[in-house]
Formats: sequence, structure tokens, C-alpha cells
Amino acid sequence: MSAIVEVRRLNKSFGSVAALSDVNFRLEPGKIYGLLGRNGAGKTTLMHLLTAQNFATSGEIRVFGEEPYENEKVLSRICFIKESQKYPDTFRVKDVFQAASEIFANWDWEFAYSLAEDFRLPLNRLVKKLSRGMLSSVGIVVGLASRAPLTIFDEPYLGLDAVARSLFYDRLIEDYGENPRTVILSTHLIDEVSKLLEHVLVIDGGKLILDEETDELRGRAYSVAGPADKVEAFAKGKRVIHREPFGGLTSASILGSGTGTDREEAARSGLEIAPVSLQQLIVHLTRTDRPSGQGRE
Ligand SMILES: Nc1ncnc2c1ncn2[C@@H]1O[C@H](COP(=O)(O)OP(=O)(O)OP(=O)(O)O)[C@@H](O)[C@H]1O
Repeated sequence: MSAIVEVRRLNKSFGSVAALSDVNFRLEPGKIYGLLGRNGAGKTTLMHLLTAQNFATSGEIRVFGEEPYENEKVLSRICFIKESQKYPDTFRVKDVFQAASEIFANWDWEFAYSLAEDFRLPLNRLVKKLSRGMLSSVGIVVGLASRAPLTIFDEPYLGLDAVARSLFYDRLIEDYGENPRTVILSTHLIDEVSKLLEHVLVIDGGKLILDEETDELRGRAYSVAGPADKVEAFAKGKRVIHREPFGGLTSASILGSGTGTDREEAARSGLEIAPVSLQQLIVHLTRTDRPSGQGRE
């Protein structure tokens, strides 16, 4: 299958700061990717390179099989929604939609209007007079209604309340079902989006430390919950990556797939075994107190 994005030996430095170091990956068509990592990891830098908003120091980038730089054919098929998007002062919400409709071949006005209603966006209001959350909603509507073959959301929901965020996830998943495309979602709200993500890329200190299907990743750890003393007895000798006490109970996240013997032991102790949260796994993989080079376990 031909890749939507192919990145080889990609490096980007800003002076002495190596924002990206030897990054290699491919993105397949029709998948939702999570691009995750801590502050300053290199996510925005990578998205800027993919969308030709900056030049790589070295390495290769192919988007739809071609170099993206000054390549209208490629760039017209990418919709990049970023937190800090600026609009002309005179633009009303409907002007943003009009401009987007002229850029993106698959733009769907009906969908845009229905999303604007869902997000309670006043079409005639000047964009500069919108609240922070409403401004984020404008970006989300553009990102969804453009139906660009490669849609990239970089922390798209600054100021958005939980209801609006959940609306975004619902509309994205519904529309993606009917109109498959490749989506990259970069966010710190990992648990919120974990159900959407089919594949996860994690960057840490400019290096790609994880490139894995979400389901496989979830199989790398499990959580066990019950009375604190029983959980501790079960966890003894195992690699605990997170502990969360609640009342007299504890939940511990443990590395490993949880063998049949583990499960029998947990059942005998009356402990509940469940899949681990994606967020806990990623936090574990990107913690600074881990010895270096342990990203790929
Ligand atoms: N224009 C620039 N000039 C100098 N350094 C930069 C520039 N842009 C990014 N950097 C540095 O590159 C590194 C990666 O930054 P980047 O913005 O890509 O991180 P990020 O993963 O998007 O972070 P966040 O989650 O906080 O948005 C950081 O150390 C940052 O300070």
C-alpha cells in the first residue's frame, strides 16, 4: 500500500537545539494517528515540516509520494489546524468557511453548517470577537468539513469545554467512518482521544520512541485493582509503572501482557484485571527519571 506520508532520517535543528533527530516513519491511508509527546518533544516541528512550513535540516519527507515544498498538488490535499491560527481582522466566521471552501476540493457546506450549529458558532460574528473556545471550534469545523485526505490537528481545542471536545470526537469518528482519510491528532489529552486512535507515534526529546498500533500498545501492560495489600502482594516482583490509591483500594498498572498464571493469581486474590490506560503507558515511556534508551520496551 502506498504511504500517505513517508519520512526518512529526518533531522531538524534550531541552532544547537535538535528538535528532531533521525525520525523515520510511514503513515498509511485511512487511519487516525495520535502524535503524542511531552512539551517541547518536537511534535509541532514535525507537523510544520510535513506541511512545508519549515525546512528540514536533513532527511527526506514525501507526502502523497512527493516533496511537499511549494507543491500545490500536495498542499491542497492537506488541512492543518493549529492552535495559533491567525485570520484577517475583517473575517467573519462565514468568511473563514468561504476561504476554506475555495481551498479544499472536498469541502462540504452542509456538514460545515451542521457543525457550526453543533458548536453554536455565530456565522456572522467577526472572528476576532470570538471567545477562545469558539475560535478553536472554527478550526475544528474547518478541519472536519474540509475532508482533506490528510488532516492534521495540532492541539485543536484550547479553551474548548468538555462537551465541545466530546462533540469533536463524536463528529470526527462518525464522519471518518463515512469518509475515510488520514488524520493526525496531536494532543496532551491522551485518555480522551485514546478510543479514536488506531496508531500512536510518540516523540520524546526529538526522537521517535514509539510507532505502534494502539491495540498492540495496550497489550503491553495491564492494571490490577482491589484491596491495597492484595494488590501489593500480586505486584511484588513485577514492573509497576503506576499506582493509584482510592480509599482502601489500589489500582496498579503493570508492564507485561498478564499471563494466564497472572490472571489466575489475580482471580484467586479477588483482584480485577483491566486494560491499562494509554496515558499511563505513554507517561511511563516518556518519564525523565527513566534510564535513557528504555523507550522501546
Ligand atoms: N523556531 C524555533 N527556534 C528555536 N527553537 C525552536 C523553534 N521551534 C521549536 N524550537 C525548539 O524545538 C523543540 C521542539 O519544539 P516543538 O514546538 O516542536 O515541541 P512540541 O512537541 O510541539 O511541544 P508542545 O507540546 O509544548 O507544543 C523545543 O526545544 C523548542 O524550544
